[in-house]
Amino acid sequence: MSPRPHACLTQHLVWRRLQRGQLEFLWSLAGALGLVLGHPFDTVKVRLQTQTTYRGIIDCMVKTYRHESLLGFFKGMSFPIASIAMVNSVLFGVYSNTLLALTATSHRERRAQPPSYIHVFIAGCIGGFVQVYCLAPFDLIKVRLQNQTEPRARPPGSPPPRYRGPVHCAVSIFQEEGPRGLFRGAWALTLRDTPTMGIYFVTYEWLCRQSTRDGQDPSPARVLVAGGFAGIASWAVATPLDVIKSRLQMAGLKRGAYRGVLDCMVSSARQEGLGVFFRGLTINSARAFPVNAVTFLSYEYLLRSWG
Ligand SMILES: CN(C)C(=N)NCCC[C@H](N)C(=O)O
Repeated sequence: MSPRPHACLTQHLVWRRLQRGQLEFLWSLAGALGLVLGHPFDTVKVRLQTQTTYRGIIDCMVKTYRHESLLGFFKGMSFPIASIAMVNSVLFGVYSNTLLALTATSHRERRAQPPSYIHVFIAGCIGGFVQVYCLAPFDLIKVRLQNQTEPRARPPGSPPPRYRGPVHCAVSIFQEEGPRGLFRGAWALTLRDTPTMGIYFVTYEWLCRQSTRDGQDPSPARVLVAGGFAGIASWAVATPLDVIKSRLQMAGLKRGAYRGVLDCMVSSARQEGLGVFFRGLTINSARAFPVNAVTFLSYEYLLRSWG
């Protein structure tokens, strides 16, 4: 006897739901994996931007490895891993919904009726602006932990690191610097991410459209390349404010180090020259390609699987 039609439909829906669940899980895993692989580069970048003891990328890598072993490169990684899904859902969700409000087209319809670049830019800027307030505390904790250069196995008698882990770091900042302390550097982060997320999405859209016939979805290889270059282009523009943001986040430890974004820019440039604004650019670009290639692949395939 053939199964009843509604039973078939239910089975089909359950099966689709399971497939989607698997897909979502796989892509979150891919995003987290991208972040894990990119984290050592991020640690070197943050240290180059905030500490003056390193002569360059290689010097920083060698010193970190000798003093802290491979584990030193992975300091501060747990909160970014735990928060990446939330931060990306806010960024891509606000971006996609703003585009929907501006163009009245869904993701699927957008291939046939591509939105204008100005709409993509505005939606990207709004997405970037909103995600800052989810990202700021996690980013602050990451930067503080990445800058702790004490080795895990400390010689007896040497002082312990200031923070014992991410939760201890969050609690200490809250107690010592107040609730607003958790948002230290958020203004620089807003200035960094609002325009650069516009650039991020415009670069991605432009590269996809250059390499795909009108009305067609870009192939996975094209999504990876466009996502990777969107990451590099946006980080190239974001680097000067990224340096300032990281320095302001660390400045909470030495009270009164800077009076604000402008003061940090002026005193950094006076003491270290204009090159200071490009610290970490090379290593960050190497990191940005794989991380953002995977991010856009997840975004495209999740949206397509949701139909
Ligand atoms: C220039 N900026 C700030 C960005 N393009 N941000 C979006 C990419 C974020 C990604 N998790 C990454 O860490 O590269």
